[in-house]
Amino acid sequence: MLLILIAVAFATLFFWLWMRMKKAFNFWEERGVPFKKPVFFFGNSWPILSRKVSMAQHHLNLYKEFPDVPYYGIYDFTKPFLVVKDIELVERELIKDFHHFVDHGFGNIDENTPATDINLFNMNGKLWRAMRNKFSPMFTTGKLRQMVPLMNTLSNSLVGAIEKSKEKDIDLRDMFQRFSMDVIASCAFGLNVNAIEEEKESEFRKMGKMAFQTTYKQLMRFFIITLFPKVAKFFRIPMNNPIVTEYFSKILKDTLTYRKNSSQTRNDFVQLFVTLQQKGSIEFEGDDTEDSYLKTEGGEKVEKKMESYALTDDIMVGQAFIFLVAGFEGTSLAMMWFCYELALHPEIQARARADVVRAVKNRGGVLDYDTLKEMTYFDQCLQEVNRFHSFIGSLFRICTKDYTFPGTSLSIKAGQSVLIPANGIHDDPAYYEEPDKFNPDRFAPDVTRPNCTYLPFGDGPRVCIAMRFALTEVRLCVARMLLDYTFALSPKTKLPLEIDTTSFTNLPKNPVYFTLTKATEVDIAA
Ligand code: HEM
Repeated sequence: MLLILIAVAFATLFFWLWMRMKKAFNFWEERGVPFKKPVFFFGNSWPILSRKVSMAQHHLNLYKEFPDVPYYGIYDFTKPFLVVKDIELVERELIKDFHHFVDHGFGNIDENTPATDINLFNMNGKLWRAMRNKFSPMFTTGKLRQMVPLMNTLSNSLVGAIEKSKEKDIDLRDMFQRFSMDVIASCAFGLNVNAIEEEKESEFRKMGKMAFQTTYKQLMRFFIITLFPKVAKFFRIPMNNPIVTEYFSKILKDTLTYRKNSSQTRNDFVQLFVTLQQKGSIEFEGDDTEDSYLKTEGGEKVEKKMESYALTDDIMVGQAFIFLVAGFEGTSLAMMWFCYELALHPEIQARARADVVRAVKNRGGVLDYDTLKEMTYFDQCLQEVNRFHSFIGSLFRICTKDYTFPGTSLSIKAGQSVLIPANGIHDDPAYYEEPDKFNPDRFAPDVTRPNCTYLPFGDGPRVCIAMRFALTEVRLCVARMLLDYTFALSPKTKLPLEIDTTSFTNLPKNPVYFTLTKATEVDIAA
């Protein structure tokens, strides 16, 4: 009898679950939105969960399945996501009607949130607006110029370490990770971690790498936070790996305290955090047009209204943490993909080198911020690298106020998750002829393209706050390498490259080995 009762209870539970899912999976059909047929429980997320494809590839495949529609619906488990692919609607969402789409949708910050999760990327609404305005002046051209000598010294150390290395086949991703770790540690923390020189991987670097690893545990955390925010809140599930966050929290808090109590000053973010805490704001000096992307949110007016938000140590730790994590992985990957494409295309490499050499000669042998600005073709190559190998495949937004997409019959309610398939747009022949071809000329100064078709750093008020910092770092490092070396892929590199399906980002699965040869007078004159 008991067995029968248990069986009936299970059958009832299963039936109830089935009906709930059936109802949930009717969401897009009821709204007349074309959608990808979901499978029971997993919705459309099985290819990611089963690690058949990376998250970026999964969204690219979906984009191609819906060639002629302005938007389509998908299900992440039972949660419906609207994918907006029409670029005029994307522009509405990211820029023109941004006030309907302010948040990324990665959880709510409250008193129980660990310090490292209280960062700009996770912040919502008014808190985000206030903090974005506070932190934006950290990334102006003026501040960047002060950090370039530090980056330059480290790029010299990188070349020194390559010179010393006895390896014939160089894993440039590893070298660039070391470089990026040193840059961000010095710029964000004022720390000299010396990753370039270390023989055995330090704890600092191990933890930095761990922050980006998508173990199953991390994947589950991410799914629970985005799909069941209330459950995540109840169980206090943190966004980031607690081992990593605890490690960096301690270092960051100690560094901040030390700097506050010492008379030492440096041109780094820690100093700017201290100034921010002591004075309440940092000056937005100068009027460089390149800084306009940092001023999109009403600037001082918004800041004055938001003075009530305290700039606590936790908020500082949270920002330093996101700067470290984002700074380390994104930039080193862009450097690696840059060298990879140059190695595959020797004629493009020769043109890029010629551009770097010409700019350095014009500036009397100096490689600094202004020299980088003179490298037009080299910069076109970097733009193409970021189109071709976007670090983040999709942008995420939450509809924060009910919205009707202009020119369509589609209305969505506040709370609706929306995804912008950046990779799909970058790979769409409607915007990029022969998208599978690496072609820096598509970014020549006289070529125009519609708004919101180039999104490696996002766009609108929520665009990557450190876009120019990251670009400067990548340019400086690769230009420095081009002055000394020609790159080729080593026979040890297995082609075609396999992409790591366990990562949120666009990573090669295996090391990519290069052979570097000293650039000769002929290479340099080419
Ligand atoms: C090549 C390197 C990088 C790439 C490709 C990249 C890309 C991105 C993208 C796509 C976003 C989301 C934008 C959106 O939702 O519209 C973002 C946000 C962000 N990035 Fe970056 N990033 C890079 C480097 C960095 C660095 C070096 C830092 C810090 C020093 C940084 C800090 C941030 C922060 C704090 C946000 C959140 C901004 C906000 O929500 O207001 N990123 N980044």
